[in-house]
Amino acid sequence: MAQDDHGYYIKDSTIGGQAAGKGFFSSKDVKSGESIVMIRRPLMASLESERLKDTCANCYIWTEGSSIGSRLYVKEGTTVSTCAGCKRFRYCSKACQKEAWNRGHKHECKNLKPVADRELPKAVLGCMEILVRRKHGLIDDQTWQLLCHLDSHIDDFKNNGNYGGIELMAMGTSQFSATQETFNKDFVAAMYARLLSNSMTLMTPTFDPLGIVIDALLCHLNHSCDPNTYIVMDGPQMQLRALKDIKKDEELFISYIDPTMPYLRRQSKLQQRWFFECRCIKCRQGPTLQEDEWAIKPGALAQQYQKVADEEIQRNEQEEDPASFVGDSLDERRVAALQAKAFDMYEAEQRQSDPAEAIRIIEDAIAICIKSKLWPAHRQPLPALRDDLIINMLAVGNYEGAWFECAKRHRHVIPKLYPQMHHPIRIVQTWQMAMLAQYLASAGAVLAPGADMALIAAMMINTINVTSRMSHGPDSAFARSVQQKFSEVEGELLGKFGSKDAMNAAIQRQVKLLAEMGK
Ligand SMILES: C[S@@+](CC[C@H](N)C(=O)[O-])C[C@H]1O[C@@H](n2cnc3c(N)ncnc32)[C@H](O)[C@@H]1O
Repeated sequence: MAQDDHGYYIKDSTIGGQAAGKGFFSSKDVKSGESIVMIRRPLMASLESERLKDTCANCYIWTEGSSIGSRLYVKEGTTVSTCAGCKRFRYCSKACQKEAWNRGHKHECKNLKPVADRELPKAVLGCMEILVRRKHGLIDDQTWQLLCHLDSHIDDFKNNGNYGGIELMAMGTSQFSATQETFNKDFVAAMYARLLSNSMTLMTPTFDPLGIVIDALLCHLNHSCDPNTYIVMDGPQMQLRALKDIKKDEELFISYIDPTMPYLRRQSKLQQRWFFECRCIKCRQGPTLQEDEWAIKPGALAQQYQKVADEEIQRNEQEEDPASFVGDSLDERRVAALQAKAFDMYEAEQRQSDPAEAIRIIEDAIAICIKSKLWPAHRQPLPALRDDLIINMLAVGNYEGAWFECAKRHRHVIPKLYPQMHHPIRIVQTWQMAMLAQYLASAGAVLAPGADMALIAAMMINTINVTSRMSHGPDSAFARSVQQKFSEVEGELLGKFGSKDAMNAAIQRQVKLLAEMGK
């Protein structure tokens, strides 16, 4: 595609000296925190089965999120009602229902009616939507060509044994969408496979996963484990924003995965889901960076943990996890075994629907990381386990416990993993912490001598009041919520302290206390 005036252009990309298909390039210098591309609505987004029950299928407003106050950007009292025809999709307003109807639902609603009781995977529903809309002339030729240019990875799926499942799903997709006469079965299987290997996660502005999304343009962004951009969503709107300063003609990269994971784990995930060996600037340096640091040398592992590791090695005698490989010596194999165990437990707690049970597994996994003394606070899966511990503690109402974990994360993890002040994850985690502090203040909780939770909340909201405009965009629902909260909190504190100087001095006195709480 030729250079255009949109701030980006698409052309052939070379990563680590080798061709990587097409990529996205910046057509001008961009400052960190600026918006590069804004898409009002992606080509297709499809909600998880669980989220179909509580999320608008047009504007993706999630009405039931769990974390305290983190969804203030959703208007109070928002609910969703079911489509009377298909009884599957729900909408938050007549306007949303009408928009979805005209976008294509009118061509699939009656076909979905007979299978109203059947759970259909999000990729099947998404693929149906694409086929139905194309059949009825609701996807233009240029978008269709861009979409069809994306690799379907059919041969990779044949090699990994998953093609049979894809054919089966594609059969259902054809049948339920009544498009058999327009698209043959191989085409539908390829389209289904294309969705599996190119879709991104549909998310709330605070990065709660809702489903999958595919946009013919944004799906041409290549991956880097050290990305210079990220995508932030605001309902159906997707924005590509700069994480770093970018020079004209530089390639734009997002991260398809969590880039804070160790090298081999990143490689394994990218290989499994996207079928490529990552040659990004970080991966070209192998396991030598912060993500692969241990707090002690493998040989310094305490005897008690050598024993735990040896039991693990014996248990998995035939199949040591290649994504956890550290080295061939016995000391390194022990460390690798503990790492594999910690990741297995992380995956197990993520599958848990009971928060109390999830907390039990997480605490055991964190104990391995901390008591073995191997893990620095920023090495995965320790930060990911802590994130989940916070969510689950909030779910069972252990707000004080959640607070202390947030304080540790704030002190030891966020500055290391998300160094940019406007890093969207840093902003969202700070916002969640501020909302928790506000809640604890309203409950009169005393968490440390001299600690004033209302002032701590104010400090955090103040910090992100400017940076959230960079992370999410000044007009985003999220930045507007932060701004509104900031005005409320500032108004209250000014009333209490009489002047801005007195208020700021009081807030400053809390900084040290907050750091102490996160020790
Ligand atoms: C979603 S597509 C991105 C667009 C793709 N370049 C194209 O032209 O269709 C993902 C594919 O791009 C290539 N790719 C993306 N990031 C890469 C990276 N860091 N290293 C090597 N190949 C990469 C791989 O072939 C991968 O399967």
